[in-house]
Amino acid sequence: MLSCKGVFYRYGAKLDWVLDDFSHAFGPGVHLIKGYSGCGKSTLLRLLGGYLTPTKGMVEVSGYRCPNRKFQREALGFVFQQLNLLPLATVERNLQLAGALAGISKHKRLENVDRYMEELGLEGFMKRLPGSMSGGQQQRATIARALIKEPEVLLLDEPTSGLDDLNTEVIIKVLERFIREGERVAVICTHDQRLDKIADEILDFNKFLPVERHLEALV
Ligand SMILES: Nc1ncnc2c1ncn2[C@@H]1O[C@H](COP(=O)(O)OP(=O)(O)OP(=O)(O)O)[C@@H](O)[C@H]1O
Repeated sequence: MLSCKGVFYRYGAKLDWVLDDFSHAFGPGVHLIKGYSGCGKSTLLRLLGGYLTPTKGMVEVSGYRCPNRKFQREALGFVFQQLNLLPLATVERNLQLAGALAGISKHKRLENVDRYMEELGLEGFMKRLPGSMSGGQQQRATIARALIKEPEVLLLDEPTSGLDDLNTEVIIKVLERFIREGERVAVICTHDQRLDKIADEILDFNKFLPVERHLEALV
């Protein structure tokens, strides 16, 4: 459904390759990307989401070459490490806007806001501004926002880092149900072993690194 074909990526012509001829197919299910800090996990996620364009090679989603704006708008949910909730909008408004941008009908938006706020244990937080919520609550709200459009592909960057077991368990349950109910794809960059139990695949990203970057990682 989502695949990388011979992808090379570097951030500048004089910089080292972050990805060097990376090929992989991500089918329905949960894929965890693991590897040392700086090995390129977030870069891979941005390439999969079409927020970066491969220097060489290509990323495809359901047969379409990325980046593809329609796919990003309608079928992609992305949770960045920096949560990026709009600070001056209530949580409910943040979710509504995400649904409206994806072209979801008003009726479905209302239904989904209720559903995902409840699933993530945030029923009482609809009218709150993100800044008035704890880190764990904001993290759950960001995931609710990504789910509102019920995307085919969900990309999450460290969705549970720094969270206690209770917050993490809520997120794991919701993600697992969401992915399994619709033959969807989730690619999750994480160091968190608590997510291993819902993984269909754990990809050790270190092994795809160019040799010189392996050496860099050791020093
Ligand atoms: N905007 C950028 N410009 C130049 N280099 C960058 C940029 N973003 C990342 N890099 C470099 O690319 C490499 C991969 O970074 P990336 O953020 O993908 O790693 P990561 O595995 O996600 O790390 P972490 O686990 O710490 O989040 C690193 O060497 C990083 O310094």
